[in-house]
Formats: sequence, C-alpha cells, structure tokens
Amino acid sequence: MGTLNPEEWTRQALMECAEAIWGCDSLDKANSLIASRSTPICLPNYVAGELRLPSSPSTTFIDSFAPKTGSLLCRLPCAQQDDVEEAISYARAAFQTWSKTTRAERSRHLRRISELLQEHRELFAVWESIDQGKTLERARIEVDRAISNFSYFSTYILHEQTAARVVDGVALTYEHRSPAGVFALISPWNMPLYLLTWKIAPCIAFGCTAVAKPSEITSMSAYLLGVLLQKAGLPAGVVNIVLGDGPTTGAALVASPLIDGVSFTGGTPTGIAIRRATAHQIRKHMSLELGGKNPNLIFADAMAPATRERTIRIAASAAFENQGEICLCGSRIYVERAAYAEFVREFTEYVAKNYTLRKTVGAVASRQHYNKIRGYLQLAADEKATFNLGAVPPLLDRDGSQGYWIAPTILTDVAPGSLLQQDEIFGPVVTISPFEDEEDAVRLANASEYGLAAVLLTNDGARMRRVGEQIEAGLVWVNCWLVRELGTPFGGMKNSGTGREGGEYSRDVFTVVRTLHLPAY
Ligand SMILES: NC(=O)C1=CN([C@@H]2O[C@H](COP(=O)(O)OP(=O)(O)OC[C@H]3O[C@@H](n4cnc5c(N)ncnc54)[C@H](O)[C@@H]3O)[C@@H](O)[C@H]2O)C=CC1
Ligand SMILES: O=C(O)/C=C/C=C(\O)C(=O)O
Repeated sequence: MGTLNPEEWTRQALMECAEAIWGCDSLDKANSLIASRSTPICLPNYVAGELRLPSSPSTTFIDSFAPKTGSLLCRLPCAQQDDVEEAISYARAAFQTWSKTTRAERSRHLRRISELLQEHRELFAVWESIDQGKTLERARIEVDRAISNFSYFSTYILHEQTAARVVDGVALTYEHRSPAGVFALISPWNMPLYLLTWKIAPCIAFGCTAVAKPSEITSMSAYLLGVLLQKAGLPAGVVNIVLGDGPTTGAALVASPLIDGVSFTGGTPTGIAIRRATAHQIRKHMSLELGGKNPNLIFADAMAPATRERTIRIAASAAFENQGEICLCGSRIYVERAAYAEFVREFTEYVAKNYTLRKTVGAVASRQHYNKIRGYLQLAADEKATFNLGAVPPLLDRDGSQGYWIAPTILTDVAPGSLLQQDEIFGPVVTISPFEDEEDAVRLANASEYGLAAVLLTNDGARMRRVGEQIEAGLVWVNCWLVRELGTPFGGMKNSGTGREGGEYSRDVFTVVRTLHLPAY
C-alpha cells in the first residue's frame, strides 16, 4: 500500500494526468512520461461519467508495478464500501433511462466506442503491455478483440429474435425479455482490457448498467477505458469503474443487495468466495468463468510429415501464448507413446527457437505471481522432474528491480499425482507425459477438477468426434486453439465455472425472461 495526498489530486490534476497519458501512444513516449514524473501516476475511479477519487476518508492506496522492470507504475485507490455503494447508486439511476433506450440507440453507442478504441488502438496496446507485462504484439491482438467485443454486440442486438409459438391452438406464447438490472463486472489481470470489455459490451448492449472492477494488479487499461467512454459520450452512470482489491472493493460490490447480477472471470477460489457471499441472493444472475488446467492430446498420426509442423506450432502457442497466462492454455500435454520421444525433442527445439524472453514472451504479471510460479518450479526440481527447457528462476531481489521474467519451461518425467499436473500454475510452464491409447488419453484428460478447455491434435476424422465428445470441457479445439466466434457458448464445466457467455448466451446472463400466454383468437 502506498500513500498519496488526495488534495494534490484535484479534478483538474486528474484530467491533466489523463490527457498526458492519452498523448503517449508509443512505448518511448510512455516510458519518458513515467520517468519524468516526480509523483506516481494516480488512477482515479470513473463514476457518474467523471474521473474522481473516492471520497471515503478511510481510502487506502495500492501500488501497481510494471512487470518488465519491477518499478512502480501507478497508484490507485482501494474503493471502500461507501464509495462502491455510491457507484452502484449512479448505475441504478442510469438504469432507469438506459434500460428504456432503443436497440438502435444502444447500438450506436457501442459502435462509437469500438470506433474510438480503433482510433486509439496503439495507445491502449502500449499501456496494456507496460502494465501487464505482455509483449506489445500480444497487447495489440487483445485490443483488437476488445474492439470486436463492442462491434459484435452493437450489431447482435439489432438482429436478435425471440421465440413465439401457438400452443395447441389455445394460446400464443412469446418470450418477453428485459434488461436484468445493474451488474458487478469483475475481471482479472491476464487479459485486462479484452476480458473487461467482454463483460461491459454485452452488459450495456442488452440495456443493463454496470459497476466494473478490474484487477488491482492491472487497472491501467480500465482507467483509460473510462476516459474513452467519457470521450465517446456514453451517458453518465451507464458504466462506472471502481478500482481496488478483491477483499475490500470486489467483495463489497458483489455482495450488495442493489446488484442484480455478477459476471466474474478469475481464479476458482475467488469464484467460490463470490458464490458463498451471494448464496442467499437467489435472484442474482451469476456467470462465473474460472480456472483451468487444460489437456492437450496429441495422437501419433498428428506427427505425420504433412501435419507435424502444425501440430507443434499449435501445441506451443496453446502452451506459451501470453506467457501461459490465459485460462485456456493447454498446460498438460499428453502424447501417444509411439510419437512421445520425437514430440518432446521437436517441441523443445521449436519452443527454444520461437519463444524468446522479451521478444515473444513477456514478463509475468506480478511479483506475487512470479513467486507462485517459482514455487511450482522448485517443486518440479524437488520431485526430480526433467527440465527439457527452463529452470527454477532466481529469487527476486527485495526491490524486484530485475522484473518478473520466467523463461518457457518444459517438464517431463513428472511424478505421478504431482500438483504440477493438478494445479493451475498459470504461467509459461507445461508438462508432457505419454498415453497408451484413446481410452487412456480420455482418462488422463478428464483427471482434473477443472473442465474449461482442451486441445485435440489428430488427423483421424472419426476420432475427432469420438474423443472430442468425451472430454469434460466447455471448449474443445481440434487442430486449432483459441479460435473464437463471439456467438458460441463460452464457459467451463466442473470447477471451471458456471454459465456461458457469447451471443445469445450473454443475452441469458443480462436479461430476465417472462413467457407471455395470450389467447390465440
Ligand atoms: N481467468 C482465469 O482463469 C484466471 C485465473 N486466475 C488464477 O487465480 C490465481 C490467483 O490470482 P488472483 O489475482 O488472486 O485472482 P483473483 O481470482 O483473486 O482475481 C480476479 C479478480 O477478482 C477480484 N477479487 C478477488 N477476491 C474477490 C472477492 N472476494 N470478491 C470479489 N472480487 C474479488 C480481484 O480483485 C480481481 O479483480 C492465479 O494464479 C491463477 O491461477 C487468476 C486470474 C485469471
Ligand atoms: O474470451 C476469450 O476469448 C478468452 C478468454 C480468456 C479468459 O477468460 C481467461 O484467460 O481468463
């Protein structure tokens, strides 16, 4: 926790700081702005259409660090209960009018936001890369997806239909849907803007209003989004963004009786805490997208000369994209025994050549996360796993000033039952083990408390369906990974969550439905 003199941060100073950051659309400009400041950048909340610091006298401030250098990047308020309640009250007031706007009007607002985001694509990518640790190239991909989140739902709502039918010639029934209310939208630190906008876009498209809370580790792009929403002319209070940690700000937000629904992405223990805190509020809509420990099954036929390069490329990208900090990453690789040795050798060579720290692999998101991943790699060493690539990273200095860099790590000979193959490490670490046949492959794939995603690499068309349909995962990718069409159901089985989002599934989250029965004469 840092200190900050709120009196220095007048509304004028906040606006000036926002404009200075807004002018930095290259890494050089952003880094020289950071270096030139005598006080850290201060990120305010975005509430009722304004950038403002919380007014609670008990507000504390959180320091947020740049993962690539380990240096202080910015300071943000940890909003307390009274400031969270104030934001909710603005969202409730805005709901009265926003929920009654036409689809065409909401669509125009979403389109305007996506256009403005497109105009400022590089600005968002630069700050996301500095704040989260990802490469600039990866950050650009994620800003593009954030743009699509708004553009997709801006058109989806114009074309959606609801069902009507005549029942036994007696009644005409139809679905009447209305916006479900005010939502708490809680997002994690791995793909900050991408996942925050995956919630905000459908929420406001379907006529709801929001109080959003990004992760305290990566609040920069949420703050910039607040500035952008203001510039885009979104009516005040439709989206409010409060900054702060989980136990204080997040917990106050999700538990509020004035919140009608929660859309959350993050770790499974946090999902359980949210469920517990809201168990008595049956009416609250709940969409929880949680952790994963996803299997990647590689059959020997996929290593045939014609597809070998593709197989290795997909397995590598599923393992190491965004430093492995994507809940969909395939971190448990299983290879059919006949191709096992060959796969381990060629995969290791490919990763060593194509996944280079700083160039194509960024830093992990925080000091705490570095220590978590390091703990698992120490466990691997203690359990005498083989490090085909990577090593136990060094302990960080007290000031962490070398940044949070962990090289891609490939482990084999992992002890049976090891936590390395059970826990979500969420970093650039994969294990590879052999399997004997299809049945064994399915058994290993499903031997997890999680059920978010799976990758299947094979050239056998019948097997694609036979195996694919037995895997306990909400998303199964065959000979591809992270192919996303925003209308498909997205979410997990088992401890990976509950509910689905995307297209009509997001509509289910953000609307209430009543079935009307009219006489059919
Ligand atoms: N998408 C995913 O699958 C993600 C998985 N994780 C997993 O969780 C592990 C721990 O990471 P954390 O940063 O602790 O993730 P987390 O699940 O605690 O954080 C996600 C979001 O939830 C908020 N939050 C935390 N406690 C809350 C509460 N009681 N009520 C409401 N909101 C709350 C956080 O402030 C953040 O905005 C990671 O190492 C990774 O294994 C983390 C982030 C994303
Ligand atoms: O919606 C997507 O395409 C990706 C989502 C990724 C996550 O939810 C995650 O990594 O947490």
